[in-house]
Order: sequence, then C-alpha cells, then structure tokens
Amino acid sequence: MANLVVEGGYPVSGTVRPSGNKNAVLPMLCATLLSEDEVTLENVPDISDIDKLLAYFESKGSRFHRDRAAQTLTIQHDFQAFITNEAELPFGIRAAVLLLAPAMVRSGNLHFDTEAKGCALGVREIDPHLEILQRFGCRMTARHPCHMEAVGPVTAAKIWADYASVTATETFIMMASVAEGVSVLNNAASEPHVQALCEMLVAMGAKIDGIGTSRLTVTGVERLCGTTARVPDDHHEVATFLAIGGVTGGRLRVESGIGEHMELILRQFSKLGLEFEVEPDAITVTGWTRKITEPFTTELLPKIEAAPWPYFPADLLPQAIGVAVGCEGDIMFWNKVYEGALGWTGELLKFGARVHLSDPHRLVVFGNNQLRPAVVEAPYIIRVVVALLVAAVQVKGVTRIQNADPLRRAYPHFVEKLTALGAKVHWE
Ligand SMILES: CC(=O)N[C@H]1[C@@H](OP(=O)(O)OP(=O)(O)OC[C@H]2O[C@@H](n3ccc(=O)[nH]c3=O)[C@H](O)[C@@H]2O)O[C@H](CO)[C@@H](O)[C@@H]1O
Ligand SMILES: C=C(OP(=O)(O)O)C(=O)O
Repeated sequence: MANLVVEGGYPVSGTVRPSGNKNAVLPMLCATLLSEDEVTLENVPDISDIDKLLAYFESKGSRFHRDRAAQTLTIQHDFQAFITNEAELPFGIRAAVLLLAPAMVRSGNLHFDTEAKGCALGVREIDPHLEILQRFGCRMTARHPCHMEAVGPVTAAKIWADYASVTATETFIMMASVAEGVSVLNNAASEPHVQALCEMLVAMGAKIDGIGTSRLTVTGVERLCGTTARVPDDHHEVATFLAIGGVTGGRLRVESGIGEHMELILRQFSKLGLEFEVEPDAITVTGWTRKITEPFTTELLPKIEAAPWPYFPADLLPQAIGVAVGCEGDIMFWNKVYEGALGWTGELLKFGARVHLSDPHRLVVFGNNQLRPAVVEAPYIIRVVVALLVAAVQVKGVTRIQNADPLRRAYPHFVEKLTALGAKVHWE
C-alpha cells in the first residue's frame, strides 16, 4: 500500500481536463462482450479497475489494443472461449458484478464467488443482480460459490426494483438488450454513467426507451454490432478539481462539456462557500468565502443530501465533507444510500475538525475549526482518500494519508495532474 504526502497551503490554479468516468467505462467495457464485432472506446481513463477487467478478458482470449496516450481501447471477444466459463472474476472491484450478465449471455452457465465488493461502504449487495438473472430465465443451482445456468433462451422480464441500483440497472440493460421480447425496469437508476451505457448499446443496435428516467423499456434484438463510443468525462473528478482549487485559494478552470450534469452538484458546493463561473465548455472555481449558506427557514440546519440520481451523488459526499471542515458554519451531511459510508469521519478529528456522527447515515460538521496537519488512515474507499486530500491541501504543513492506493481506481495520474497545477503532493 502507498501513502500520499501532502504539503498544504499552496494554491492549485490553472486549467485542467478531466478523465473519463470510471463508473461509465466499466459497464461499457463489460457490455462489449455482447457483440462479436470490434468495439472501440474513447476517453478511457488509465485506472486500475480497467487493468483488472482487461486481465479477465485476456484470460478468456479476447483481443484488445489499448493506447494509453490516446486514451483509446479497441476490443473483440472470442465467443467460443466463453462457453466454458473457467476464468475467475476479478477481485476487489465492484465492476466484477457487471460481468455476470454478459458472461451468462455468452456461456449460459456461470460459476462465481460473490466477492464483488469494491469500496468498503457497507454491504455491497449482489441479490438484485441474481434476481435479475433469474427473472430473465436463469436458474441458481448452487450458492457460495454460486452456480447459475440458463434454462432456455434469455426471455424478456418486467421488473420493479426495490431501489434504484446503478449496477443492477446496468445488469438489467445488458440482459434486456439481447432477450427475446420487451423488458421493463421500474425504479431504474439514471446516473450519467447508466445513460452512457444505454447510449453505447443503442449505437450497437439496442432498442432502449426512457434513457435517463426511472422507467426503462428495452426491446431485445438478435444481434448487437460493433461501434465506437466515447466515455463521458467524470463529473466526480470535475467536482473534485473544483473543490481542491477552491479550498486552496486557487483559480482553477476545468474544461469539459458535461455542464448539464453539474448544476445540482455546483449548487451544493456553493452552500459551502465555493464560487464558480460557468461557461458552456468549462467551469472555473473563482473563490471560497468559507461561509455556509443559511436556510431562510431558521429552524433548519443547513444540509447536503446524497441519494440516487438526480440527487447529489453519494460518491461526492466525502469531498464535500472535506471542504466543510474548513468552513465557518455548521452543516449536516446525509448519505441516504450507504449504511457504512461515514465511519471514516473519525479521521477528520486528527486534523482538529469537530464532527459528530449522528447515526450511520448522518454527519454534522461544525465550523470555525483550527485545522492542523495530520497522519490519517484511509479506508478502502476511493472518495474518502480524496476527501482527506481536500482537507490536507487547505492546511499549512505536511499531512500523510496512509493506504491511499484506492485513488488509482478512479483518478488517473491525479498526483501528477495536481502537481502540474501547483499542489505539493507525492507518493511515498
Ligand atoms: C461500479 C459502480 O458503478 N459503482 C457505483 C455504483 O455501485 P452499486 O451499483 O454497487 O451501488 P447501488 O446503486 O446498488 O447502491 C449501493 C447500495 O446502497 C443502498 N441503496 C442504494 C440506493 C437506494 O435507493 N437505497 C439503498 O439502500 C443499497 O444497500 C445498495 O446495495 O453506484 C453507487 C451509488 O451511486 C456508487 O457509490 C458506486 O461508485
Ligand atoms: C464506490 C465506488 O466504486 P465501487 O463501487 O467500484 O467500489 C466509487 O467509485 O466511489
């Protein structure tokens, strides 16, 4: 495990372009297995989750060409190699669960361990995925490790999900795209990455209605063809750059055309005193007042709530908490998604921040802290490493973030990018 050493107090300024969204490229890459043709992905981030998926595909004889400098990846699968499903699914990444649907379509028969956990945010359920496979006509014949087999052809399903799960929606979309008949998912997730998967599949010949809404209707097709698809820029990385620029007193311009996805995100960060200039193809953080916006309703504590899209994303709540510890007022953070996503906040005490974990979902951050550099321990949660970094860059002195490796799962060359913008940060 590697540690990050951060010397805070230096403005992070300039212009930067974000990378492709990890949570978009992963389902897009898994969905390439639905076609026999070559698929090219553009704006592919150089992250370790991709390396793990490609190692899996390589073990199955898939051919690919990856140009890291050009950020492109061309891949083609050998369908025959998937008939015996012997390769182990990758460990330590949630996206392993996204291989279940396309591998089942290819092989009709799947042995796997339920180890598709990813970040340590609480229980990472696999049940919704298994239920979707069953509803499309697969049968479970063994548990732990699990064995599933297709009973006949994949046939359409009408499902009303318990909750809007990102990866379970993606599993549904992949199954439904090639199932016989018309499938419907109610309570579908609609995150930008879910939309990106839908758009790629439509370009491959899939018939999907309701993209970006909570009800998806998919008419299955016999064959999906090859395509070239662009991975959308990562709205998490855009927001992270803006947060870091703002709390360091920098003026940082992030160039990207994903402004349509940023409105609510920027409004929540504005509650923390960050100031922005928005142009069609760029967002610039121009200042940080440190003042929390007080609600007109005086009985209310200011709050930022994270929930499935179009709410503020759970994957951005830690970064917002990292900003809040430097503010002058009090504010509550509410993670309506994960039951284990705020346990790490005790690490903030080491910076001298005062925080109160009301229950597993709600945290109050108190203002006017006298922050100091610290040695902190990152859990296996990508966004928490970033949150600790957001806290560290605003404090003069040297902070050490131990076990910061999860950063490499989603933020390509992040330390190099920050260094080029004036931050003092390095791996040790
Ligand atoms: C590879 C990938 O894409 N990972 C993302 C995906 O994970 P993933 O698809 O695993 O996350 P889900 O959307 O399934 O939600 C995670 C958990 O939150 C709970 N839950 C969620 C929604 C809800 O309305 N009620 C509820 O209780 C459930 O326990 C669920 O297991 O979406 C998460 C939520 O945006 C993100 O944090 C992850 O980065
Ligand atoms: C939680 C995350 O990822 P994963 O679901 O892949 O662990 C994340 O991207 O913040």
